[in-house]
Amino acid sequence: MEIDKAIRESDDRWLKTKYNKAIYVIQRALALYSIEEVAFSFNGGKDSTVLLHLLRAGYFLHKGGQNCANGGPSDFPIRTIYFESSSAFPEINSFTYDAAANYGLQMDIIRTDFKSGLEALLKANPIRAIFLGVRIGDPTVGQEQFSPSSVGWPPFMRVNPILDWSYRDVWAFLLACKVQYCSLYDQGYTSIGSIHDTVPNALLSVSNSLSSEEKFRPAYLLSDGRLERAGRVNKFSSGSGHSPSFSNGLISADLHKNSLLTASAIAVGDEILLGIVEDQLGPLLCKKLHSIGWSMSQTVVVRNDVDSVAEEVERKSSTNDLVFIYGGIGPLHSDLTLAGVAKAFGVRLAPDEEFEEYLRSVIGDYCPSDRNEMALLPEGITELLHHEKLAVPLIKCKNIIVLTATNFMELETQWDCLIELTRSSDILAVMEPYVSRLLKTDLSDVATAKPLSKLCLEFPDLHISCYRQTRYGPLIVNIRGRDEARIEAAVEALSKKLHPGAFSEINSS
Ligand SMILES: Cc1cc2nc3c(=O)[nH]c(=O)nc-3n(C[C@H](O)[C@H](O)[C@H](O)COP(=O)(O)O)c2cc1C
Ligand SMILES: Nc1ncnc2c1ncn2[C@@H]1O[C@H](COP(=O)(O)OP(=O)(O)OP(=O)(O)O)[C@@H](O)[C@H]1O
Ligand SMILES: [Mg+2]
Repeated sequence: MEIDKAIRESDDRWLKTKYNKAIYVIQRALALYSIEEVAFSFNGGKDSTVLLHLLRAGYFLHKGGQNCANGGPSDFPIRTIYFESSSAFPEINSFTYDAAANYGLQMDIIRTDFKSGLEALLKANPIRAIFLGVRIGDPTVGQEQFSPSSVGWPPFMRVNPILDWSYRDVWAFLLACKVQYCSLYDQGYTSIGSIHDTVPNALLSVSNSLSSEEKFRPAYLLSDGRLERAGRVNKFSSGSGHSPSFSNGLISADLHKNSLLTASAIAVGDEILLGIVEDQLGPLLCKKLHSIGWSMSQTVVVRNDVDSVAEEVERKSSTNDLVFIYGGIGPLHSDLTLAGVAKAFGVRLAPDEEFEEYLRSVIGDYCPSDRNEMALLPEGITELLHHEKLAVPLIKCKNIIVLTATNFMELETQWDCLIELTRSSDILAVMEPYVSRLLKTDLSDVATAKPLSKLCLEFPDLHISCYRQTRYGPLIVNIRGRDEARIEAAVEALSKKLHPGAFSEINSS
């Protein structure tokens, strides 16, 4: 069965765990209910597409791989219900019907609202359980893997096999299984409602000053899954009434200035992992990138080992706009960073005459072997970034910037040079900076948890994070975004959710 095989062959251990747990839930449901008593709620969205393939695999495994089920296109006897609406995207409709044809789904198309549709369906059929692609973080909070339907709804069990899946897990699964998904996800849509309330996620917008046409990166490149609903329009917005008002404030003309560029940093050094030295550059890079409107998605430390570096570079370069790497640069036995970068892109290290010239000006003609090991650079993908303040240029390989800095001061210099170089080329786009508001409260986490999670849903365009400096001290909430008016609105909304004065402002440095 191709889905089960793809996951078993994948080296993503995290995905395997999630898959096994979801298959367990499906198998328990299929053991509890007969096949006539279950149904699958399918709407062509990414979460329900994941569920479709999990159910195909789960049913196949439930049957123990018997002859009657070989996981092929005609082996899906679970009744499938689709609530079709005239306000659905045509792409969603056509994907749903294509999937139904490809996998032999027995579709019940319902054209009424959810509740009355389910009432009629349950009257006419022995259905007792319905599989849904609901995940934690969806607006329908408070569900478990097996949750009875709510009071006022017809009685059935809601079965949610992917409840604990993250946005990342969803995409890891769809990409690992190489299954088709609705084309809208390749056009920047990250969560799909109706044509009236969904636009591409502005955080995936690609700025292009030469063209007036807005372009978006695919949904799987959204690095912060918490922002998957940032393309949803606020149904309850009190706008003027004649133009759509977006819950996230990302109105089309403002999309460029809000586009999200992400970077990661890779520190290479056994001594950091041994606890002998601290990585100073990662935190400083976070500050620097934040100050020019970028988001830092991760900082990681890897060993001085070609495969460790190559693996991390490969992973980070495909999911970030830029990756900074430092440590492990030079002629020593442990200086393997450039070899790792070369391996990640499948090229060899080759002598670079221009770079060798620069090195000679710094270290003289002294070279113990017949070639200068330090002048070996990844072949065909390297660009040297010259600046008069730098004795040796910085190295850029595709979207990887290799920094030779080893401390604060050296990084300050290299950063300033990069920013200056950016004025003449587009190495590091300087974006509108983020604005942060810091609030503190003495209320307990229990008292603040629900209002804060509601606030996150209401302001998906803002980044709302919390931390404390001591376990029993005040809770600090950081509301970060580009639009000061939106941040102000969030601060006001938060104070309304709790009693006045519950939060006080602290000056951010
Ligand atoms: C098969 C199915 C079962 C549902 N069961 C419930 C339920 O038991 N209780 C409930 O409040 N909503 C239920 N819903 C509604 C959803 O939780 C949720 O309100 C809906 O997906 C949001 O859609 P909307 O954005 O169009 O309002 C169900 C929806 C479907 C498709
Ligand atoms: N119109 C519908 N018909 C049938 N099932 C639906 C419908 N709308 C929602 N559902 C069920 O509710 C689940 C959750 O919907 P939700 O919109 O959060 O996820 P999705 O549509 O699968 O993916 P996305 O978040 O990308 O829109 C779906 O996976 C599906 O099981
Ligand atoms: Mg949806």
